This record gives sequence, structure tokens and C-alpha cells, in this order.
Amino acid sequence: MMNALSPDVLCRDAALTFGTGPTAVVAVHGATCAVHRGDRIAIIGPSGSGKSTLLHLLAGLERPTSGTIEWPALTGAHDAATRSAAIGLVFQTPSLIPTLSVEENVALPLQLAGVAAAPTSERTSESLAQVDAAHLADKLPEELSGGQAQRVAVARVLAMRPPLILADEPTGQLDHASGQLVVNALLAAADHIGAALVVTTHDATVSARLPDHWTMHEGRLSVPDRAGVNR
Ligand SMILES: Nc1ncnc2c1ncn2[C@@H]1O[C@H](COP(=O)(O)OP(=O)(O)OP(=O)(O)O)[C@@H](O)[C@H]1O
Repeated sequence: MMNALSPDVLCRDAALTFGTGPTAVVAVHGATCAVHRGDRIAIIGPSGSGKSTLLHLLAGLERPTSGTIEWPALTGAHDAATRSAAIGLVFQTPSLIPTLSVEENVALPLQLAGVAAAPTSERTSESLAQVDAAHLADKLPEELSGGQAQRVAVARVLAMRPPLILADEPTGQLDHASGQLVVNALLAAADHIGAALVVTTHDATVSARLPDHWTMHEGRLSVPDRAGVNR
């Protein structure tokens, strides 16, 4: 039953194997972890260690081949159709719609969710301002730098006000300075809506900005505070 201490995500011994037989790859071995509202977590580890796969499990984009993943405190997260309101996703490439302006890109998920015009406009402006991108509102994606586009992708998530934000290598294609601005945007977004934030990263200067570190090594997750699962 949900209560104030229910985690947003709870993984119990969740594993994911890609393929079958001799070519099968165990990307994640039984991972047990929990994400609570307000958490700021970096998932770190070498290339191929399973960081993205774990994040996809937390996001419900992949189903575990064994073990369980639940979202006890996230209304709608169990249903793919309503999950985007509960879980905001940021990927390495921002995938903005090229024919829409920045403002229209940020407004689109709200419109699709049936939010009325006035609050859509207000939330769009507020979200762009929060990630320091208000001045970009009328631009097309092709006119943006990689870092600006990624900040707009953060604003698009922020406008939906999800209680959980998951970012998969969000600075992977950016130089250091642009990457730090994107991390600033993610932290500001999470603070603004009181969300939990989980970020996979190779970059020590990104993980240094987040207080909690989970480590992946050859598909095995180490969580410093496993007791967090039973908090
Ligand atoms: N769709 C897939 N099909 C088959 N194997 C996959 C698939 N996705 C990932 N893998 C394998 O699972 C393992 C973990 O991959 P994953 O992308 O999760 O690692 P990662 O730590 O995020 O790596 P990187 O930092 O390079 O993105 C790797 O061996 C990878 O080749």
C-alpha cells in the first residue's frame, strides 16, 4: 500500500538477459534497489556494464526476465499509455520534432495529455525559463546547439511535472561546459517539481553533482544503502 515512504521505483532481484542460448547476454544480474522522491542518484560504471539497461528497467521500457519492478508511489506508471506523465525521460539525443518551434515542442506533450491552452502556455514558459532557455522559444531545433537542444528536452519533461526523472547519458554528446548546463537544468527541474532524479553517466564531473552513486560492474549493481529498499 502506498504511504509517504513508498518508493517511486522498487526493484527486487530484477534481471534482464538479451537473447537466448550461447549468444545470450545478461545485461543486468538481479538488481535490488529503490528510488524515493527527492533522491538524486548517479548510476556510474564502465561502458557495457548495464547502466542504460538498468535505467530502461526503472523506466518500464524493458521488462525484467526475472525479478520484479514496481512503482508503488507513481500513479499511472504501470500502464504504458499513462507512464509519460509519471516518468520523465531524457536520452543522449534530445529528439525534438524538427518542424516545431522550441515552444511548440515543449507544449506538445501537455496538449497530447489534454491540458488546456492557458495552463499549457504557462507551464511551457515556466519550464523554458527554469532551464534557462526562455530566449530560445521561437527557434527551430536545427537552430540550437546540442546543449541548448538537450535543455529544451529537459524543459519538455519538466512541463509534464513527473515525480520521477530518468536521464540516460544526457551529457554524452556534449562538451564539458554544455554538459554542466544540462546537469544544472536537470537539477533545477527536479528541485522545482520535487521529483526524484536518476542519471546514468560515464562522466565523473556529472556524477560529482549528484549526492548518491550506484555502481554497475559487468551487469551487477552495487547500491551503497541497500537498506533503502526497506526504508
Ligand atoms: N537490445 C540489446 N540486445 C542485445 N544486447 C544488448 C542490448 N542492449 C544492451 N545489450 C548488451 O547489454 C550489455 C549492457 O549494455 P548497456 O547499454 O546497458 O551498458 P552501458 O553501461 O549503458 O553502456 P554504455 O555506457 O556504453 O552506454 C552490453 O553487453 C550490451 O551489448
